[in-house]
Amino acid sequence: MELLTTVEMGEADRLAGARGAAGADLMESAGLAVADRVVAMLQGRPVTVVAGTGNNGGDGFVAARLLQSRGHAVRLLLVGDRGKLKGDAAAAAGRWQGPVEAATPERLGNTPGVIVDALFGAGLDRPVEGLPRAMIEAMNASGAPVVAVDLPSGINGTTGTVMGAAVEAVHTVTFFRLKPGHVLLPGRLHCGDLTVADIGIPADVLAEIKPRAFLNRPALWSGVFPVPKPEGHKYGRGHAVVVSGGLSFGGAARLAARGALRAGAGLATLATPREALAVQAAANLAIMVRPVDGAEELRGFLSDTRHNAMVLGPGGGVGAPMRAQVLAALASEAAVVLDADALTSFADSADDLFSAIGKRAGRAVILTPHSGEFDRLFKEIKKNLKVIGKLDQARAAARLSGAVVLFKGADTVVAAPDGRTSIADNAPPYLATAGAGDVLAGMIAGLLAQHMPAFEAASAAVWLHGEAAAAFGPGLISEDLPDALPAVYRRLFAALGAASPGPRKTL
Ligand SMILES: NC(=O)C1=CN([C@@H]2O[C@H](COP(=O)(O)OP(=O)(O)OC[C@H]3O[C@@H](n4cnc5c(N)ncnc54)[C@H](OP(=O)(O)O)[C@@H]3O)[C@@H](O)[C@H]2O)[C@@H](O)CC1
Ligand SMILES: [K+]
Repeated sequence: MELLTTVEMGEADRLAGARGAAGADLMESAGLAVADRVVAMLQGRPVTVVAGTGNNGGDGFVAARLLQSRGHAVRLLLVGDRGKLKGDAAAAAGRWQGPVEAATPERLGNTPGVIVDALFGAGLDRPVEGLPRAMIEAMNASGAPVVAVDLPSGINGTTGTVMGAAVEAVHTVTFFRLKPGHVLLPGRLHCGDLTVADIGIPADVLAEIKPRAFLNRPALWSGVFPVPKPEGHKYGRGHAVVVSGGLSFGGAARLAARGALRAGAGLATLATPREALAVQAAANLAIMVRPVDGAEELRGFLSDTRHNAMVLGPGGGVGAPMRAQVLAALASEAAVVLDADALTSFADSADDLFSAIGKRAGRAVILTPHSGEFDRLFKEIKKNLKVIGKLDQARAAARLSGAVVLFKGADTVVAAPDGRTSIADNAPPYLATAGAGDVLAGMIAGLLAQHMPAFEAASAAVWLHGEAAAAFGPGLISEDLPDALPAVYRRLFAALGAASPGPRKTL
């Protein structure tokens, strides 16, 4: 599903107008969707609408009128001067029959019933202060359930950031499509449940807008997902290589290799320093183990182009030897996933990494930083205050590095250098556990080994990782993730209409 920035949503509005949809009708539909949602939770309670002077407030006036016309008790508190209302919002206010009270925290009171937050939506463009901020805080302090119109007021629809203070809604009704701010943190946490209402904007406006951000769902990448074929064989499913750390650092690589194999790579090999060879050989069954010490041996190992995807970084150590291994990997034909220490090793020489990536001409590279690693590797982006929010940061990082950047978190963003981005919202909290990132890196390599394109492979792995964690449930440790994957695959393949090709039943 496309995610529209507030600018793109404005464009959708304009294009809908050009196709004959009147702004007043869109506002009426928006207010109706809000009223319907509020009615479903009223249980005889009154409604207090807190409206601003923009079109978000206009939606609030429509909802107030429709709720009153259905016999519910409705108060309307306006934040700002009524004379500031214009256009469709002024017309909507004109059709509201009840009194318009000047909003104060005291007037909101302690028993406002259900609150409709129609203060700010897509037009919020600066931090809230003064009366609007006091009203946001009063709504939150009231203890009443809040239904937010379009966005919880104070949340930036494009970045998901809190601009000073923000409403904590139990439900948010948005229009046409979700916005990134509904999915990114902390915005998502302020939204409560989400309804996306059809208000009459024709879907074909999207062909002109060409959105670049998407909710990370199978529809985004299922068209290129490697569903195993009955006639396939393990060599056709690729060979993932994970470079192991030394004797007491090999666990991370084992997790990654198991992730690669469970994700569907035909073969997985741990390229391990000799000092850890015996340990790794003893600790693995399906995963092969080969001795590889240092950058030169890695270069030689990867000259066998059947080794077509690899992971470097987990447990690998920070410093010059790791940098040399990364450069050897990037000089190979294999698709490369750089994680953890492979990223931190370039904290002071990021340009060397980016120029090596630039020389790969079309061969996949995926960088998988968490926020600390991101800050170390992309210092320039963090310093540039114009780049606000995780979505734009990931995009800028992808453009700068030439790699697909997977910026981890509970709202993992995957960005391609061409600007496409996915945002995930399916990671359960217990996924924050040691080694989970190693498994993810391996899963990406497992999909790359099966020739999935980089942006889609990274996005798919993030979604699968979240689903596997959710399927396992509380108490999850990273070892559980690869083994929770088959159940997720069964569901995914069934949904894709590619039921697992088991033996044919003959009666
Ligand atoms: N697009 C569509 O298709 C449809 C859109 N619809 C609805 O329109 C909404 C967008 O409406 P919008 O553009 O009028 O902006 P909105 O969010 O009401 O706020 C802007 C007002 O707030 C002010 N202001 C801003 N920041 C401030 C601050 N920090 N502190 C104080 N004031 C601040 C700013 O005034 P300023 O002071 O800058 O003059 C301006 O007056 C959208 O969210 C949806 O609900 C629907 O009707 C259906 C169709
Ligand atoms: K709002």
